[in-house]
Amino acid sequence: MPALKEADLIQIRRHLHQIPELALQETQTHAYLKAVIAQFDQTNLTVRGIDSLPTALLVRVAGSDPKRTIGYRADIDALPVTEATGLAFASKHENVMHACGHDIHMTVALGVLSYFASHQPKDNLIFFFQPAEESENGGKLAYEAGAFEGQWRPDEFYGLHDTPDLPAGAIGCRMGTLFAGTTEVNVDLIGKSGHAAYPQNANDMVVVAAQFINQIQTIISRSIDPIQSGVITFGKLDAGTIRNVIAGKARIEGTVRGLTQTMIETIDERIKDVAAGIARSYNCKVDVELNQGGYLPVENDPKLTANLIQFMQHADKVNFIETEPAMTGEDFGYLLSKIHGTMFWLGVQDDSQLHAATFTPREEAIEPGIDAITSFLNYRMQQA
Ligand SMILES: CC(=O)N[C@@H](CCC[C@H](N)C(=O)O)C(=O)O
Repeated sequence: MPALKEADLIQIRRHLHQIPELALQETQTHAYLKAVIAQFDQTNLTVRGIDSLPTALLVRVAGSDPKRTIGYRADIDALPVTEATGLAFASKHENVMHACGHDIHMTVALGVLSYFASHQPKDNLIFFFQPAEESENGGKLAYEAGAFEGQWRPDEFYGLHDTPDLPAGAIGCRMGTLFAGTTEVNVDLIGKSGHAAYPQNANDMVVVAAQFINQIQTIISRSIDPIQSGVITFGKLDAGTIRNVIAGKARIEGTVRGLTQTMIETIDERIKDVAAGIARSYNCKVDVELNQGGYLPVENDPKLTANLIQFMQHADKVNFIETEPAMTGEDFGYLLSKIHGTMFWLGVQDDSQLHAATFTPREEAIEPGIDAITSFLNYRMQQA
């Protein structure tokens, strides 16, 4: 089969958009990716999975005269968001949505792979369709499972993330840190339930949760250098059962962001301090679980990134935009801590933000994205 055409790519993207799956549950997505790849010319392809990570997919394209092995990663999981785009091809999976554009990431990767399946590359290529980017550290799990050993080890690794903040098809990148590192935070507050009319006999965890959340926000404003900055967001709060029963338990789930590992560790330590203070002040139990997993800051390799930027800036058809660091996280940060490489943005221009129920990336971004990456890889393979 020749390289995928625009109509095929749109159809693929729309199909993927309809079958979003949460981290480590991407079975339909995995089967569909495999089926699409099975239609490509198989002459130089080897396809394999990872036993301990069954929804992962790796494809190796053997080069004609390899000097190196180049990795390209696309993440495949979705988010627990109820889609509100009104699209004809909206998610068919209740309360799950490709609200971070991983359907676009997969489609772009398939486009690049289909090109190299029918135009043998000079260097070897490894395509990694990675489960569990949004949570559960799929990149780290794959690395620790030995996915990148022997002939499957890239010498350098590339990956993109889409962004609604850049024009459709534009490539954005920067030297140094592209994305923040993150820590997932779970807090269990344990007090005593009781009748709404008798607070003196209970220990109300709704009130304590409110105090905890407000005090935590002073960490960013009072404990860290404002020039460096960080973010703490609590996206989930569960407490209570009915209006007239005092809640004896509350659970808060959130995420910490910082552009350096030191910043993340500083914020994490302060969260523990505030939790200890809250426990003492309100005579309750506060259990804090902090888990960074694989969400290290995304540090772009100086040489490889300068090379990519230089190419993108001068390539005829690429609209390149130099970007600022972002507080989004990515477990590609973990892979880049093991294998040098570069992460960059693909603009998909939309008024809605990543993770919004109305996020509608522009499909016009797909073809320029594939062209930019394919041309860059061809250029890279000509270099010594
Ligand atoms: C690009 C993007 O949106 N990535 C996610 C990564 C989540 C990391 C981790 N599970 C956390 O919540 O801290 C993001 O939310 O930035």
